[in-house]
Amino acid sequence: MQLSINPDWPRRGLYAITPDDADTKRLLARVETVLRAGAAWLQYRNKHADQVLRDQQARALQPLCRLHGVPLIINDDWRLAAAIGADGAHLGKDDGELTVARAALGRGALIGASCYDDLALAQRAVAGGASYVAFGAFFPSTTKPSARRAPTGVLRDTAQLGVPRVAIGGITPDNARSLVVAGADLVAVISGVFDAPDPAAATRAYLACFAEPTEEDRR
Ligand SMILES: Cc1ncc(COP(=O)(O)OP(=O)(O)O)c(N)n1
Ligand SMILES: Cc1nc(C(=O)O)sc1CCOP(=O)(O)O
Ligand SMILES: [Mg+2]
Repeated sequence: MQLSINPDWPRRGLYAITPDDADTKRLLARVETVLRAGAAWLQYRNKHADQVLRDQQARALQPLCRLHGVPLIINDDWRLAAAIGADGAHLGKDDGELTVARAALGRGALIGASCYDDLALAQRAVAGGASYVAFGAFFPSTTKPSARRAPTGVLRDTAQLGVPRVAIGGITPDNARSLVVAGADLVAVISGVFDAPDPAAATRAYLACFAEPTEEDRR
């Protein structure tokens, strides 16, 4: 089952993922800066919040994302995505069945699947209705030091999947270009954006990594 992504949403660029921030007002201000600077997609992820705060924060992000024309994707919890009418959900290996999430969220939802370094998992995810697949971690991540590592080659080997491929894990403006050249459609970033001294400038630096490849890149 191959599903098309809403044409209003870009298929390349920076996929910003929220940091764990219990202060909703501050979180919104931080996200607004990054959306204004040109992030393409936003994932709401908060591994420390309880269900009440997650619900509040996800709902608060919704109008901000709408204003900027950016899809809001909820991490871990497709039920929360359905409850608030978010644009999609991101599911890892412990986050439930993709087919169940797809049935609940509908054909138009942007549903992503973590595939780590596993091509077969990515093929199954696409067959099960994933709108995009995510590979990583490509570099050591301060946010998730335990993340399973993936080689850059997994991006070269998955060009035929037919859905956007997202790269994640320790991505900085200095190493993002290598992943884009290898085939990443989007780079998903937490600390490189939100812990940067100037998150807007960092966002623009990631976007610059999506310029057309030069002859030098191809060599
Ligand atoms: C875009 C993107 N890719 C991968 C992940 C990781 O998902 P998961 O393995 O479920 O780990 P947690 O994020 O839940 O810690 C992601 N969230 N987003
Ligand atoms: C949430 C997450 N998932 C990963 C994976 O490899 O699946 S790496 C990761 C952390 C991403 O944060 P940062 O950009 O700060 O490294
Ligand atoms: Mg998860």
